[in-house]
Amino acid sequence: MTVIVLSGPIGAGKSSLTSILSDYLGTRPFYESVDDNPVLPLFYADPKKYAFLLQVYFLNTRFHSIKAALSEDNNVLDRSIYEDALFFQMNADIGRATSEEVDTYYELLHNMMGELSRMPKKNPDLLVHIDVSYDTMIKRIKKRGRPYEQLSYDSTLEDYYKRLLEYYKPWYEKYDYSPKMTIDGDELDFMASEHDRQIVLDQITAKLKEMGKLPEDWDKTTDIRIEA
Ligand SMILES: Nc1ncnc2c1ncn2[C@@H]1O[C@H](COP(=O)(O)OP(=O)(O)O)[C@@H](O)[C@H]1O
Ligand SMILES: Nc1nc2c(ncn2[C@H]2C[C@H](O)[C@@H](COP(=O)(O)O)O2)c(=O)[nH]1
Repeated sequence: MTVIVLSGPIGAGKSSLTSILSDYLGTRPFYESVDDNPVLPLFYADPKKYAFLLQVYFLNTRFHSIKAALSEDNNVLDRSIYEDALFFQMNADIGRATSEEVDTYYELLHNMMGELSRMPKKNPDLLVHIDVSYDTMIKRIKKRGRPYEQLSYDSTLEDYYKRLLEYYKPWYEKYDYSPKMTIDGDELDFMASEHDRQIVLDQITAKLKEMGKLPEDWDKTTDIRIEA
């Protein structure tokens, strides 16, 4: 039984890989609240006003998801609570949160992490990070087509996305809640290429086998077709 958390910048392919991986392993996926998130469009329209509210919204949903996932112990999560502070700190660093909001946020996060540390299963089994360049990130954001995420929507988004990417390297290096691995999201087109999809799945299953989370002879031969 495994809990796998995915991480990576906006448009890296987390939701897509969550779907592929949960199908492949026969586990339950948890997706981020995006299309049903009432605060997200408000945030993009007025980031300074809504950065704190959006973060509390995401933190709350991520807390619910990770608690359920750790209890069920058979899940894949498309971004998790472990990545939450990366976003908020980045927004706070560019002046989108007051010092009171920052203090309140970290106190809330600390309380939530404390609660997780008292659960029978405390941590995920594996973090799968999807690494992408700025160009790939923008290409995927365009392909997905959410209006408020497009560079044409707000001239400051280019800087916002570039800055966000810079926060990922130190975050990944510091992450120590579970074993971790990286997928090359620039090179491996796991949406359009079945060959690349199999490479990604092989890399993840090899890691799970190495960790003793899958039997050495585990082999899934199901044909997986995902709509891009
Ligand atoms: N490896 C990939 N190769 C090509 N297109 C991809 C890849 N991963 C995702 N996409 C496409 O990019 C867009 C964003 O993917 P998504 O899974 O929503 O990313 P995330 O959840 O990380 O924001 C979608 O249109 C998806 O079909
Ligand atoms: N300010 C924050 N924005 C966030 C956070 N998590 C996600 N998001 C935004 C980024 C995208 O516009 C959208 C969906 O993210 P994907 O990476 O799934 O495409 O939501 C956050 O914690 N803070």
